Amino acid sequence: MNKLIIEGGSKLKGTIDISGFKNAAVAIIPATVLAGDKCIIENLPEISDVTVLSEILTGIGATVIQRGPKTLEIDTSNIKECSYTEYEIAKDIRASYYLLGAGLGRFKKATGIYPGGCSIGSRPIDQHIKGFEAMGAKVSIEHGLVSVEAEKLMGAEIYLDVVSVGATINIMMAATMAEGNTVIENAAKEPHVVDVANFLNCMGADIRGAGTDVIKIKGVDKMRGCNHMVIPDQIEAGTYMIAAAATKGDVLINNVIPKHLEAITAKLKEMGVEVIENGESLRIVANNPLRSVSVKTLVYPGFPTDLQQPMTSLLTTASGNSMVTETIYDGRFKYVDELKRMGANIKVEGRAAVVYGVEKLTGAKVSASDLRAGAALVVAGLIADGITEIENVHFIDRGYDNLHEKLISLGAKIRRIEE
Ligand SMILES: CC(=O)N[C@H]1[C@@H](OP(=O)(O)OP(=O)(O)OC[C@H]2O[C@@H](n3ccc(=O)[nH]c3=O)[C@H](O)[C@@H]2O)O[C@H](CO)[C@@H](O)[C@@H]1O
Ligand SMILES: C=C(OP(=O)(O)O)C(=O)O
Repeated sequence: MNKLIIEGGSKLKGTIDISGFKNAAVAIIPATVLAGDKCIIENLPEISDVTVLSEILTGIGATVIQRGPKTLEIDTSNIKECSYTEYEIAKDIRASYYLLGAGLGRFKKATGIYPGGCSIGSRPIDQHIKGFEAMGAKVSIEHGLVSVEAEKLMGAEIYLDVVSVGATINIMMAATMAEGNTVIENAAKEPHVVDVANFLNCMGADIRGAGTDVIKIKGVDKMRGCNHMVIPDQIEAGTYMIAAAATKGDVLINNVIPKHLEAITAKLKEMGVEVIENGESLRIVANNPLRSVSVKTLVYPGFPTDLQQPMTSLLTTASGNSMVTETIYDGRFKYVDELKRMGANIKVEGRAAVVYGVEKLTGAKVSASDLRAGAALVVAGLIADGITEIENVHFIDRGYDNLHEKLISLGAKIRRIEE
């Protein structure tokens, strides 16, 4: 099992570049199936989710060639059917479900394993199914596989009962090549929904309204290959902003879209941290004592649930009591017990956690239960007295591009042990 060993106490200082957005990349790679042609995807993060999706695409007949550390050429012209049934390959990621929407769009059928992903509460796919069925598809779930098939895929008006990023993108993908018009109401507005829509449009789709809560898609007969550059990772950037603030550091974070980070910027400022915007960079300067704040996760443009866990680590040593409310997932506080091992004082009641600020955290052996839990433990380890040993680093590898190397470049004392 791989581990991260952190000796806490160093202030992060220096400059880092943010990688491409995991949650956009993991939708764009499956979306290439719709092209039936060659696509070049640039600025992909070097993370295991991207590797797994490349393997799945290769497994169904695509040619995937690494054209650089962050660039893939994906040719999907030879795929005959979109069917991936290897549990061991796909079980740990969530975004494999996008092959259902993409496969349905191009072949009018697809089969895949029931999606996995971070264990952060119940994660049904009923809204994806509702959308596919509204377009005329039959959906079945048997033996751990989800199958979708439509004799004729028709545009439809679909109102999402919950704002779901995955359902919005999946329906958008299927609808690109459905007959007629599709309208998704109460659609997710997250930045990666917009990036995926831009990519689909670049492949020949006709999508309007991405980034608002009503998305309109006119079905087209054919799509084609194109080049696309993935947008910067909002959550990776937010994690480094939090880590910089937690260590009382001074870090220039390059290659960000500041607009996507407004919720986190606002909270850090409320805590007494300086956030200086300059074009596509944010400088985080934390000289003042940190103040407690209330944080409530919400759909975009609210505070992202994927930063709730690292943010809670930051609050552990802020003065006073903070309240963290998780409105998106019903089980995203598992990591709190690990923070308690390090001396944090947190009380969880249902969907809310009260964080009573303590003077310091102390290093301990801890284990990541999911991707952002891992990030939370890294932030805690960076500020703790002594050594923190984090197990289950494979979760962190799902979504952070070379995390320990980026942190080392900022002066953190962190090493990775491969066992
Ligand atoms: C690969 C990817 O992009 N993952 C992100 C995506 O996950 P994902 O797309 O799975 O998350 P959703 O936006 O779909 O989920 C939001 C909420 O809707 C509920 N829901 C969702 C679908 C459905 O059919 N029925 C239903 O009830 C979920 O249980 C959850 O409570 O958005 C989440 C919310 O921003 C992020 O935490 C994940 O990092
Ligand atoms: C929950 C996350 O990812 P996934 O949906 O891929 O499990 C995440 O990125 O925080």
